[in-house]
This record gives sequence, structure tokens and C-alpha cells, in this order.
Amino acid sequence: MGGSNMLLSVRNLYMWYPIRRFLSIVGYVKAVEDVSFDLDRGEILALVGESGSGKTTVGKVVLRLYKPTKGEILFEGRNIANLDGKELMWYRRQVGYVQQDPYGALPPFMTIKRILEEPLIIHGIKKEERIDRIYKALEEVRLTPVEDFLNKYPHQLSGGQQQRVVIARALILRPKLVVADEPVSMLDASVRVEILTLFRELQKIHNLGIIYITHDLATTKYFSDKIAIMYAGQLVERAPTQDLLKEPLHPYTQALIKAIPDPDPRNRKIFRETPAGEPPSLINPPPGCRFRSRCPFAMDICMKDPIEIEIKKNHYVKCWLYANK
Ligand SMILES: Nc1ncnc2c1ncn2[C@@H]1O[C@H](COP(=O)(O)OP(=O)(O)OP(=O)(O)O)[C@@H](O)[C@H]1O
Repeated sequence: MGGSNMLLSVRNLYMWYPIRRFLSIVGYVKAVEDVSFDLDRGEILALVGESGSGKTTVGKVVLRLYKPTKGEILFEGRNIANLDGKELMWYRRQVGYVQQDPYGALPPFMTIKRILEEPLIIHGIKKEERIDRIYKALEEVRLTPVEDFLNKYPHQLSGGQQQRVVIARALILRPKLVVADEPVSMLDASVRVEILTLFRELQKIHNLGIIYITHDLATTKYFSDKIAIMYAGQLVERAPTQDLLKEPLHPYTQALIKAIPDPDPRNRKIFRETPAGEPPSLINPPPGCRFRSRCPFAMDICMKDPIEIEIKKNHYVKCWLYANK
């Protein structure tokens, strides 16, 4: 077991979505299989992978918007995987969610005041305290003077301002953990850094644990303490950010790092190779390493499921290349 600083420990998590035809289940999308990671208080974990690799599913299961098929989610040492009723309500107060698309995340017919008041009402915060909290939340995300924003509707704000409201709403119940799913990917490049910097500041002030879901490895350097790489529903590598970026071990991670655009014009002619092919279907994923059909180092043994190995302190990889090290 981790020390008292451990906020979240996800262990052997599985999430299968049933495929229904008429009234029967005819199969499953095995979106997440055997995923394990830890997060300390005040720490940011970047969950990185390409579209469809299962990142959002992990986030939604951790938030307990979905009940996992199997596995444990220890929050402050307590397994929340199967909570329901009042206990689930208690847990929902401990966690916040910043969705990908601020336009879709905010109800269009509610004012900003009403949007921020909603979670406070649901969780029984008294009326006198509510307006005070709304003011503080808007000040924190620098939507000031607050009076100018309270009675506006989402469509009257810019994309960046809308995402500030989404962040204010996620933090208004003072959660300990926030899942931020591609929080800046829908915004203009000029606003992205601004929003990530603000988020980082708030994270430090409130000692928040954050799961930062992204397909963009380039931003993790500035916005994460550690990284977990997902491929086709599984984690293939996890390590402190500097270690992973400096010494990527899994061939998939190596390919992702090679694909990061390089701002140095001297390197513009370097060919950025990404492995050909596509991830396997998650309905019937093949046994063994799921990356093997695209891997330049594939061997016969890759037909067997690789085991996660700790290569050096806190640097884990799931790949047969490292099995005897
Ligand atoms: N509600 C659902 N029912 C059935 N299958 C789903 C559901 N939600 C996601 N999936 C499937 O689960 C797999 C993982 O999807 P998920 O959205 O978690 O991936 P992702 O890495 O977050 O991708 P993206 O970056 O595109 O959001 C995909 O094959 C997806 O089609």
C-alpha cells in the first residue's frame, strides 16, 4: 500500500461496454483492460494515447460516471469501484470533471451564475454560502469583474472564457481530484497555454491531483509530473515525465515521441516516422502484445501477453524487449 500521500490507486481496472442487439448482449468493446496506476495528492498524471485507446473511459470510470467491469479504484485508501446511493454522492463531491469541449459542456440556456450554482444546490450548500463560492470561483479563473459574467449565457463568452467557467465549475466543490479530458484541444493555440498555465496555478494552490487526458505528448512536459501511455485499452509504459520523455522504452512511446513536431527549423527535413497500420479492434483484441503488428521489433514471444516490468524506480514498461533486464 502507498503512503498517506496517495490520493488514488487504480488497480487492474477493466471496462467492457456491452454490445446489444435487440434485448441480448452479443459481445463487448473491451475498452480498458488491466490498467493500474497511482496518483499522489497534488500530482498531475498525463494519460496519453491515440484516439480510441481508452483514455476517456479510464477518466469516466475513475469519476464513477461508469461502474467498472472489474478492478479496484482506491480513493484515499477506500475502494470506490462499487459505491452507489449516498456514498457515491459523497465521492462525487471529491472529484471534478473538465470536459474536452467547453461548448458542449455548458448548458446553453443557463446563465453562468446558474451553471455554477447547480452543483452547490445538488450537494446541499446553503444559499448564503452559494453566492460567496460563485464569486470566489469566478475570481480564481480570472473572470472579473464577476458582475459582468454572472448573468451572461455561455454563447456570449469566448471559447477560452467558457473553458474558464468549466474549470470554475469543476473546482467549486473543492475536490481533491480532477479529471481533465483534453481540456485545451478545442481552443485556439493562443489560448491553450493561458488555460494550462491557469490550471497549473490552481492545481498548486489547492494541492489538486489531476488526471490530464491528452493525445498531445508535447504539452505533458510543462503540465505533468508523470505520464502513462495507453495503447488499445492497455497501459504500455508509465514513468515520471522527465524520464519518459528522455528515455522512452516502449516502441510505441518511442514512435509517439518521434512524432512530436520539432520547432527548430534546422530539423525540418528530418523524416518523422510513425508506424504503419492501426490498433487492433477492441471487440476481439488478439492475444499477446497489442502493438506487435505495428512494432519494428516484434518477435515470436510477442504473441504472449507481456508483463509489466519496473526497469528503474517508478519507470514501468510492458514489453518483451525488456523481459530479461
Ligand atoms: N459508451 C460506449 N459504448 C460502447 N463503446 C464505447 C463507449 N464509449 C467508448 N467506447 C469505445 O471504447 C473505446 C475507447 O474509447 P475512449 O473514448 O475511451 O477512447 P479515447 O482514447 O478517449 O479516444 P478519444 O481521444 O477519441 O476520445 C473505443 O473503441 C470506443 O469506440
